[in-house]
Amino acid sequence: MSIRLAVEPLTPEAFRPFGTVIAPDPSTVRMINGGSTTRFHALAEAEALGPDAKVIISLFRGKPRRFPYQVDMMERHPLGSQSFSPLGHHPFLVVVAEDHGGTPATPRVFRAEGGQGVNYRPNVWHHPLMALGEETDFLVVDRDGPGNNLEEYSYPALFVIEEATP
Ligand SMILES: NC(=O)N[C@@H](O)C(=O)O
Ligand code: NI
Repeated sequence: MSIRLAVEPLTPEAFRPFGTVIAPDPSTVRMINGGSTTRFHALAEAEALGPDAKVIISLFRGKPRRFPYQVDMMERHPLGSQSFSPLGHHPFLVVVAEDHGGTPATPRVFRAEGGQGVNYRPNVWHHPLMALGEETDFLVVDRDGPGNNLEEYSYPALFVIEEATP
């Protein structure tokens, strides 16, 4: 028997326990380059912890997930943050969970609209990238360096996302 997960809209307030929503926030605007460019300054902070750690920038090409989708595992990166920003206005799903004594609680599912990205703080439980509808490229800023930066957990119960419209 699977437990059905609701899909919530992604808002900065709802996502605050997990990290930051990366989106054009008017309160961060700095006009630069003689007024030809609008800078949305310091929307999130990339963190790379530990000796010889560095922040890197990658592209992820995510294949769309099919639904109903079973969320049977989560992961986290204890040594660094991880951000996902879709190139082009594509929606995607963000699945995160609070930590309960070293394991993830029931997942929460957020739908990121086109123009929204997310930055997971270090050690935040999340499901690997979930593109919606079509293959989507994402700009990913996270950590590289020595040490184990990946912890995974398999849920004993099965959670299901019934559907998510692209
Ligand atoms: N493995 C990898 O780099 N990606 C995952 O961490 C992810 O969150 O998609
Ligand atoms: Ni990850």
